Amino acid sequence: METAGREDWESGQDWESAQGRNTGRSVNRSAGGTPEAEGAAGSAAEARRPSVPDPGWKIGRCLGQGGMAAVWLAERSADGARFALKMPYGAAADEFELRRELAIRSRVRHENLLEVHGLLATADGPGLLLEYAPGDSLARLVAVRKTLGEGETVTVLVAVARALACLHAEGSAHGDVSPGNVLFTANGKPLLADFGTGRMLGETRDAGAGTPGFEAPAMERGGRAGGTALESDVYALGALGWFMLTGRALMPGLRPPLRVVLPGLPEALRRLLDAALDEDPAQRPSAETFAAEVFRAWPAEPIDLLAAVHPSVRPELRTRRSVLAPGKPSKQGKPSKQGKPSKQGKAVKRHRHLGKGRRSRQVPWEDTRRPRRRRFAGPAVFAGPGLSGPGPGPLAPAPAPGTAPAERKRRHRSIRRPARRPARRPVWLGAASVLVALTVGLGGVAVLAPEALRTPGEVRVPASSEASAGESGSGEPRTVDGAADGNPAAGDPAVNTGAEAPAANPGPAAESAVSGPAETELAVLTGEDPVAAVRILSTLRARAYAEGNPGLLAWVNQPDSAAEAADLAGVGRLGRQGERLAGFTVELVQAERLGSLLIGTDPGEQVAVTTENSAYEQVGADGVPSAAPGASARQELVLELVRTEQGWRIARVLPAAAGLERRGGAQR
Ligand SMILES: Nc1ncnc2c1ncn2[C@@H]1O[C@H](COP(=O)(O)OP(=O)(O)OP(=O)(O)O)[C@@H](O)[C@H]1O
Repeated sequence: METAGREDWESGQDWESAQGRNTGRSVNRSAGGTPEAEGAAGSAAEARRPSVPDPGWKIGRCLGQGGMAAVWLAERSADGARFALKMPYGAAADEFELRRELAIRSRVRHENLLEVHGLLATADGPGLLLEYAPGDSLARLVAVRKTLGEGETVTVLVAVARALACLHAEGSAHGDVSPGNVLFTANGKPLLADFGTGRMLGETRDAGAGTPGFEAPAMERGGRAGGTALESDVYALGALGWFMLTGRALMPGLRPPLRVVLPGLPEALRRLLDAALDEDPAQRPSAETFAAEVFRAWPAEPIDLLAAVHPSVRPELRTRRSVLAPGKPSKQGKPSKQGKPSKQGKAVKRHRHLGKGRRSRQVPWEDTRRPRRRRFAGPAVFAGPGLSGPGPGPLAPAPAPGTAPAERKRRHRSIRRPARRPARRPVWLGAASVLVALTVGLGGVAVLAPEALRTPGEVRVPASSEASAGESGSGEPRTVDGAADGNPAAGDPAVNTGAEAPAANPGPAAESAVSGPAETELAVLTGEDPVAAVRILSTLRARAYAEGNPGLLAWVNQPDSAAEAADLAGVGRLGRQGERLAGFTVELVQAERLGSLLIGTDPGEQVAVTTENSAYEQVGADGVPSAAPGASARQELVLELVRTEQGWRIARVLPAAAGLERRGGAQR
């Protein structure tokens, strides 16, 4: 198999070209990229961002392109829920296909079948609204990782076989079980997708509707030859196993013995794959039997998706291990450690060690343990909506976009590790610890400036200009002089430049007493470097809290963003109460650019940060403390920045998993 090169995430160059080669069908590229897979060249070129007349929807990046359709990220503005919007290349001609896919899928539900939500009207005809699978496809994963280990292979095979068993029980076959059609959730749960080639039993099945290398021989010869569509699906399962373990799709008519190709493969797994790939369809097990036997044959392990997903997805992953540091390409031509086929002897030894009946009863994507939480006493100055928080109430951050209630619940649980794991793989532990770390991160950032925000009641979230005017015009006491809190910048004429605040979000320019960014700070904000900008944004934000001054936020947050809403709620309340967080500063301990992404339709950057906020006192205008003092705290977050005409601004704040993962990885 050819090696996938370093992806250029922005242009999509080389993005999933290897997927096309692997599967013979799918292409996957970012919006604006160049289609590279031969099979889809003509159709892929037609893909363009769909225009949705309903203003309640936003279309984001291109998630991938197949032979028939391009798939786009779609966000429902009302609740931030994310979906995948599948747009066939010839929309009108394929509407029938979409409706059929919808009809088939609405009959069957299974945790390992990708949800189909309905149709969405676009200017180019209807698109199919699908469950969004942030973990991308198995084709992509193998293209990057080269091969998967036995435990991960088992995870995928069990999931796909269970999904097929469910479909088969309902009288449907899939018809195109292939790596491009196996997608992953953020916690590594495999989802069988793409029912475009599925057929109700009894319908005539097109020969060649599947993917080369995954079609049963009978289908490749263009006839049924005694094999049913269900048996062909089972053959594809075997081919999928072969593909994951060897990194290559089967060549039609050429299947060297697995014993020779993978001498170290556990015997039980080898027998099962051979059975599924049997030339005689009658000898193949049912999908249900296959799932049960594979599950018994070898312990399932969580899928390590880190190296294969889009950078914007990395912070969401919950089964990440240090296969690669974020942002690093895979070493070309070098199989990853996890992906290495086990050596003969070692595998046998491990197998014996596991013993009968000592295997996991849990699939790795199931989270069953309660979370460990860490309390952050101080104001989480970067926290904001976009994070799932534990507590209800007006000040709890909004749920993460795109997370259904069940999904949100799972964020606060850990995944159970298998009862036994192969001794040579400490990765499962790694995955579990990352998960705990992420849970901690979520718990931490969920607490938004608790001291400042303790007053109950409805919080109105004004635009920042409105906030400034409103506060000053209200006659309520308001602190604008930051000198008392030890912040040298606040109230200092040297930094009170009177700089023009952004026109779109005017901020405090009209109020001469309110300190804005210094000229040097403005230069950084309007410069090229998002990491340098984060330092300034962090300082300005801390000053907004320290001064109880919402006007300062005009330089910090993207107008109308989730980040702005959260800050205005916090700082706005302080301002209304005539209070501030005296002595509150934020030190940026570390900042690292993760990569580019589209935020809505605007280009943006992700930056992982570690911040340390100081201890502080919540005080009124008279300087008298109005609440218990806040303690210092450290946070690890990922900031999404957009580059507006006025400079870099924060659009969204995400949990800090990326930073935690890197730290953990360095220790391993
Ligand atoms: N629900 C989804 N969430 C995230 N990415 C997706 C989703 N559906 C599809 N994709 C991405 O888009 C690619 C193409 O999608 P899909 O395979 O459905 O298109 P297709 O044209 O029907 O494919 P095929 O060539 O198999 O007929 C996938 O390989 C995957 O990378």
